[in-house]
Amino acid sequence: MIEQLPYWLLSAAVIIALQFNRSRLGYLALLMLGYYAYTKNIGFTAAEQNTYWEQILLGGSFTITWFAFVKDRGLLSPHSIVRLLGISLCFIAGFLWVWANTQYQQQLDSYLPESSGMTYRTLLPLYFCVSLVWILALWRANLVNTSIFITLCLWAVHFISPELMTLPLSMTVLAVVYILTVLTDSYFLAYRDELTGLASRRALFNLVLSLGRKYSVAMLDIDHFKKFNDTYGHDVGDQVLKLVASKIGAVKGGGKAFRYGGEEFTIIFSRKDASSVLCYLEAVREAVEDYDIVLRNEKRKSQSKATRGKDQGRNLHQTVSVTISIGVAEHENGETFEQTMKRSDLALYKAKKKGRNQVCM
Ligand SMILES: Nc1nc2c(ncn2[C@@H]2O[C@H](COP(=O)(O)OP(=O)(O)OP(=O)(O)O)[C@@H](O)[C@H]2O)c(=O)[nH]1
Repeated sequence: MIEQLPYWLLSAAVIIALQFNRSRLGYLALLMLGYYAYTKNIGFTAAEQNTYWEQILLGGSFTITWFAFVKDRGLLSPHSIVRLLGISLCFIAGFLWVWANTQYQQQLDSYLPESSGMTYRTLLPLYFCVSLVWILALWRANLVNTSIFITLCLWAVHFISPELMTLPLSMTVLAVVYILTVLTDSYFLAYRDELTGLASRRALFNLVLSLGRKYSVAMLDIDHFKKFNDTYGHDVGDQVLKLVASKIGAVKGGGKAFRYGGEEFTIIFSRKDASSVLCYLEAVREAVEDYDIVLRNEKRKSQSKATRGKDQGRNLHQTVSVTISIGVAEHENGETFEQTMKRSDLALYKAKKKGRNQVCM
């Protein structure tokens, strides 16, 4: 059964990746499926295996590394021609590398320790690829980059130490990794707010379905944010929104924070009445008020070294601060979630009216 599993799982991975527009994983699943089908059905003769394993290992490694750096495009789009061309070039590069090394074997051997001649010529570009993809996976940490790194590692292990993991097992693992990556990634895309990383409004209304009778809803809004945007610009506004969201997301007392929209946030306290959550909301308000936000100087990036020097000490670490107003209401019998929310919105309005930077019930 384990021999058949990769066919089903890798095909499923291709279809799911296609459905969710994750073309890089789709291509990798397709390549792995092709390699697996060829190895199992037609098979390499022992002579072929001995002759070409280095070329296939390197061609595959170059392809996987290249996929770590390109963008996701439609699997069936004009870009697929570039992708197919790229894959062919990667394999040609693998063949050329081994060919050139064979041609200059003698010269290379005089530079390299004797025992490492064959291994060295294959392992050098392989180590380079693994390091490159590893750095990328750390630098731009996301599920797709991690999956690509896992693919490269399993691909290398399959050729270098095949006894560590059988081919059907590594293909099954890869297919599961691809499917989980695409599904988890899409879940986050749908239920996480991209800018702040908080759960989105859609996630809020999902949670509402599982709320009992006793809960409190808090609405939070950044004060005078329009003026802030007008003074510092929308990009700085985004930075601030992100940092304020991190304080709101750290709410204690079992509160779950959501970005409701724009500069408005919601916190749900399940099984708690409004008076018992006031202290947690007050703590969030204080945390935002006391937060001296250091602005990244976007201009600095584009400045020359000379101009940067002149600007030293001036305007590089500009700090700003904002405040938030909070309204809270608890659920009452016979009320819908929307009605409770409406009352917490009225409490927020009250907090704004009373001079902002406070919590009202
Ligand atoms: N930078 C940035 N600004 C946003 C975002 N979403 C909403 N805003 C801005 O937030 C501001 C909200 O302004 P208003 O609703 O008038 O309220 P306010 O200026 O915060 O005033 P009060 O709420 O009365 O204290 C608008 O200028 C929106 O453009 C966002 O994602 N990024």
